[in-house]
Amino acid sequence: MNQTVEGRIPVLDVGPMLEGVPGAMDALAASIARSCRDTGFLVLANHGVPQALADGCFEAAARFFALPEEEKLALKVGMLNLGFLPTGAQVIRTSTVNHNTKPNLNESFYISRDYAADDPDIVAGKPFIGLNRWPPGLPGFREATMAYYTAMQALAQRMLPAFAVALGLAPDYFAEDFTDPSCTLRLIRYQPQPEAEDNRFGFAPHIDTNFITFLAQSALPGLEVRTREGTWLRPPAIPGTFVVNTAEMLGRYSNDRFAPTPHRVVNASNQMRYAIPFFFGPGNDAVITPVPSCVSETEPAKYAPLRYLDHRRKLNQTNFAHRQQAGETVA
Ligand SMILES: O=C(O)CCC(=O)C(=O)O
Ligand SMILES: [Fe+2]
Repeated sequence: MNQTVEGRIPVLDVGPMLEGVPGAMDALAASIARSCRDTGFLVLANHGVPQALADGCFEAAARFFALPEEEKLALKVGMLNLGFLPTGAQVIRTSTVNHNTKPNLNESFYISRDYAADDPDIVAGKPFIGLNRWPPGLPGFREATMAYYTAMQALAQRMLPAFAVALGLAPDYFAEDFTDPSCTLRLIRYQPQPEAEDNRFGFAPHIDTNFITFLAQSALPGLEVRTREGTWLRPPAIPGTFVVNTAEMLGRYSNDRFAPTPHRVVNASNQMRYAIPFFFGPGNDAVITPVPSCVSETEPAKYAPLRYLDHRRKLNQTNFAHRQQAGETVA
């Protein structure tokens, strides 16, 4: 693997943009545009999210996965991807870069916006929203994970104008589609995989299906990014930064100018590896349509308008083995 990522996955200081320094937005947007056209990965420094929040979330993840298996299985995901997804339940079947045949060597816990049971949208049974499934025996778990979730949603919203400007659009172009964004915090524990095995991954090559993803730096390496030439790079592992990657919906909005980049995880260490990706996506009712600045007579729209809710429904049916096993009861 090529370890020199010089320039391919740049470290961007977002402090000046967040502080509103004149010219900072345009400079940042230019850097974002460059790396989104290349690797689709970048690293954010000076983002303003206290490291204690990421640390608290990592610690919460470690405490959750250390619970006895039956306590975790009591929170197993149901029709919605909220709660515990055990090892072996996910084979990424939609990847275009690898024929994935073996389940990922990871277990996950999914958290979304923390609705109250009497929220009108919950009461009305609105599709694709649901109640988080909290472990009863873990004091502070909900607080730590939601504190991280809330801070990450705020950061993602503040980054949105930079991605719009990077596409040659007005800073508020995406605002309406993201007024009620679809956010997911996924806690992941990767078991050690000290000996390589053919086609076996902690997380098989895949693209993310949301808009952009934020990854707090894990304590252990393992994440690898596939360049357009087909080599695998490791993003700079600078403590306190976020690795950000573009995902499928940004690819669609940008008519493939910012195409999502396949990535994978192999935890070759002899310890558990933890990750806490935060997935930022448009609202369920948003209709994703290639933006005007990326469509022209010579570059016609490659995608028909797509409602995010329909995209999520389709994914749900494709990727998750637990839903394909006939007869299984879902919570
Ligand atoms: O564990 C990581 O570093 C990456 C996880 C990831 O790619 C994902 O959850 O989509
Ligand atoms: Fe991913």
